[in-house]
Amino acid sequence: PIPTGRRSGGYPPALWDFDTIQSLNTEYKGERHMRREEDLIGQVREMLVHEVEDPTPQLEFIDDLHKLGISCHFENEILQILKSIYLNQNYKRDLYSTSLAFRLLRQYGFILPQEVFDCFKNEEGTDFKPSFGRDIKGLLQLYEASFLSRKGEETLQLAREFATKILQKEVDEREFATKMEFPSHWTVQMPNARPFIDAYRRRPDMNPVVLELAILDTNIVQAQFQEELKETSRWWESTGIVQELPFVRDRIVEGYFWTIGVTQRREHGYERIMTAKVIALVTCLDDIYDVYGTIEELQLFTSTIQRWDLESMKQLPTYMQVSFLALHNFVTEVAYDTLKKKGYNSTPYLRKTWVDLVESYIKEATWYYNGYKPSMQEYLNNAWISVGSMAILNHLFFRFTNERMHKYRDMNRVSSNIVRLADDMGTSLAEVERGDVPKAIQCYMNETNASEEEAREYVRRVIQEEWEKLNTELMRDDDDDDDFTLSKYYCEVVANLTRMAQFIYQDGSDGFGMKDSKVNRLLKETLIERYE
Ligand SMILES: CC1(C)[C@@H]2CC[C@@]1(C)NC2
Ligand SMILES: [Mg+2]
Ligand SMILES: [Mg+2]
Ligand SMILES: [Mg+2]
Repeated sequence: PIPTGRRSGGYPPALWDFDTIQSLNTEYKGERHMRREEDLIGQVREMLVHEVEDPTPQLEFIDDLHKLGISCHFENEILQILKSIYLNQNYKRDLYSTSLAFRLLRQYGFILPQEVFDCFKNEEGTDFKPSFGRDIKGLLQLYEASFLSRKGEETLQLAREFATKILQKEVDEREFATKMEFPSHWTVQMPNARPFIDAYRRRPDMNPVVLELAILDTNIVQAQFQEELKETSRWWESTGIVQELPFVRDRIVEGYFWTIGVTQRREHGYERIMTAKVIALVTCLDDIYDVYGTIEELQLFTSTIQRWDLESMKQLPTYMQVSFLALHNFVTEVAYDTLKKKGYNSTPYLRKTWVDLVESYIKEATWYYNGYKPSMQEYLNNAWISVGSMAILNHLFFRFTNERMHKYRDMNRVSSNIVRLADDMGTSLAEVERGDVPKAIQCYMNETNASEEEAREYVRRVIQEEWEKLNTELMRDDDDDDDFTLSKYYCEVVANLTRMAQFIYQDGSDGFGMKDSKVNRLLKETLIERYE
């Protein structure tokens, strides 16, 4: 189908206009709140480090602090506790405690071997003993622990199958809970904190000091996020993109929301604002290539960006001049800040990131223009770039590490595969309906004659396999390569970007779409509304 004339993405206007964003306010900036928070942190720290012979309650406490969104205040204490459990191997040997210890230790970088589960298997080692099928509490933790598997860890594969089979039967028979819980290893921390606080406050074992700290902290951190969102919104307004390119998605709040899951450490405000700008520019370019540009204009635009020179701009229509100049200014600004902070010039790498992105866009636009239907693999070989996650990761890379980039090549690609697949699971029906290159689900259906549900099932399986590759990369520690160190902050960001994509596109919601989805409700709770 050759697009004739201009199309529009049919995107609804922004939910929050500039003045609404700038008027956001909260009382939680006051000094007295900070003092109260420090006092509560001190009390909770006492509880946490209190020596106990059985570490299981400590592990459960650490898990709660993480899900409440306040573990960042106790990072050193948590690492000390987990290190001591790792060295002393003094966790209890029941299925529940072993699974809980296994998951938390691996999540914090203490790689417990999968053999710790051998004592729960039958003599031949071919499966878990059926008797453990009655220990639902232990099975739930075993299910969670199985998502920390690396490539080739068969026992963990067995654990996932064993636990899933029995738990699924429980769900079907007893109709309790909804579908299988989303594994906590795939769950992003910050955007999920408030729902967890809601659940925690109703628990019989709820600790009132911990609850007060969690509520105060979520309100205090919201005040910080609001200031960062206002700065991002002033930048977005100053680019004039919304005026000059009315067909582009005006979603600066949603774009900023992504960043509180990706770069969640309180001190990384600059990185959140920078990432929100990357997301806004990626989305703007995506709409130019997907919706508005004619193929001739897109070819001109692509070559201007490849040359990255302001001279060749005059050949472009105005809307493309505006977006190129906004992009050029942004890259210059970030490169300048990084030069000042880290002492080296990242410009060539950042430029290449944007060139790679638009080259992946022009490829999709050409496929669409020619009505070409790529195979799943051919599509994905291009679409891990066109989803835009590499634009985010490459800008953050220079903020968090001095390492050589090639060490992260594999984890970057695996993370981007998952971001792309999650994005397509959420948005491709609307995109294909509006007119766009066939996405992962459609490619698989074209290639195999599968139904849409079978294609979705296949994509879910690929995401699971990709996570195993991601775990393998994140837990790598090449002993023979002495200068092999991975940047902890950068690895966190790669894992959290992956989790945030699965969060935004969960239940097939279309992320940026303005449906009153669970995601938009959580966005309002986390960024806009005070927590009572
Ligand atoms: C990279 C992004 C976060 C940006 C918004 C959604 C996403 C996945 N595609 C563009
Ligand atoms: Mg698009
Ligand atoms: Mg696109
Ligand atoms: Mg999409």
